[in-house]
Amino acid sequence: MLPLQRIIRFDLCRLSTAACVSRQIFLPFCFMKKMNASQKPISSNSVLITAQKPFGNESPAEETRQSSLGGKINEKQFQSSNEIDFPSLSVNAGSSSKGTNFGKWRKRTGSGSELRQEAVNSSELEGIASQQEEGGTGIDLELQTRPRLVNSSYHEGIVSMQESGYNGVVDVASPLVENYFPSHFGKKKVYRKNFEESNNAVDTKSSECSEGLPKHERFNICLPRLRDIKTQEILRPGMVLLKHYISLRDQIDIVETCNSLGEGPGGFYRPGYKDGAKLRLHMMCLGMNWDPQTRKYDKRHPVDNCEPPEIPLGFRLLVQRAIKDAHCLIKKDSDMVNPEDILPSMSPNVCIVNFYSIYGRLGLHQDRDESRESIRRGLPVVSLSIGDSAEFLYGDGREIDQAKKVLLESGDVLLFGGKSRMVFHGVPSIVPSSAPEPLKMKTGLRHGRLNLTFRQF
Ligand SMILES: O=C(O)CCC(=O)C(=O)O
Ligand SMILES: [Fe+2]
Repeated sequence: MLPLQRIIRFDLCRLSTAACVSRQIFLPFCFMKKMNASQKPISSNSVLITAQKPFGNESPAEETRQSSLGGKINEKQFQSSNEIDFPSLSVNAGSSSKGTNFGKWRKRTGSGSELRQEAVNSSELEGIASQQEEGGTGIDLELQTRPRLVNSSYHEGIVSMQESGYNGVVDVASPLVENYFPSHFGKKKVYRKNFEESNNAVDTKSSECSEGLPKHERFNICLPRLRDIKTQEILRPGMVLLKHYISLRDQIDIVETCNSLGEGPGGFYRPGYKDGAKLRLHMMCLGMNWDPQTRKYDKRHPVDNCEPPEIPLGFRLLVQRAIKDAHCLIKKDSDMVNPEDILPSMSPNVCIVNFYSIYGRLGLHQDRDESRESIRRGLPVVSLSIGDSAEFLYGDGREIDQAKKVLLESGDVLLFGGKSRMVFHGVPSIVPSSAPEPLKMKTGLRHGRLNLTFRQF
């Protein structure tokens, strides 16, 4: 048994308390017909909605909702069609209603030429929801409200809504909100399509009335954002980069999960090499422990002698989804090949979590301490990047000037297996202040980069 040593625990996140406080999204209140006197709201006009959303699972069917007040919200109120992610709700951020129409919803019903809009009371929501259940896809509930929020965040599917007027009011136009909604309402894209179709139907009608007039092009007031453009690239045989692959919500979950595991037994520490030099990063292992000094995998943490935490199920599911998507890309690239031959599947039982400060780096190396069988089969290393971006070098040898460089940004997934399993790789630098603002605000993640590499030993 190794003697237990005192270690200084490393917190990934700087502002744990602040992060806890900001875990709830405060949106202006506008509905909740179920509220009654015994259900004490956060404020007179506020309510907390929670949506238990299993990490990595996008299925709206698996969500349950309840109010902060303890009472269950009628599931039907929020259950939208399968194509619409929870909840079918959007903040009207463009104009201020000056608070006079709190509690009003605009209902858009029907599709095609039947499209109409009308204001409805929150008490009519149930009726609307049942229309949705009957299969209508052209229904939108749009929250009419002042464009001000108190705070906003999303944690494990928990969303709370609260009227503005509290300390620290921010505008909905803040990046926090801009970034929040599109990410968490991802499936709304499908919904939007439906609504656009409805709009187009109206347009067709109006163009009947204005025959001969030039058709105008649609104009988006929002520019497409880089992180919404999910590009995928085969860097070399067996090496695939999935850009902007991990949603903001999942990035937040990963940071928070790593932070809480990292504080516990087998958590983050600053490892050293045989010669006594310290690595320029903090490290924690999940599943099995890897010791950079011995270059061996072991059951126990070299510092506190504890067993490493298990790899969370959500992490493993994300890795498996990424492998599948890499396979689709390989198949698209060449129909003739079996993607398994290029990038074999694997089921991770080891995850090395590195946290690089902005001065962190990792020299060119090969990952070759996994079992002989794993390496022989070319089982891939799957690497997730979160936080500040990193320059990532890869090549066939140790010569830095011959290595290729790629930028790994927050949310990117890199896979290298098959013929690229033994590729030399390293991180020469971290790009300061490049992490997404909402990620930092919601988690308090330190400046720097979190990297998780999954392997099957
Ligand atoms: O941080 C990275 O992107 C690479 C990490 C790595 O190569 C390793 O942990 O073996
Ligand atoms: Fe590595």
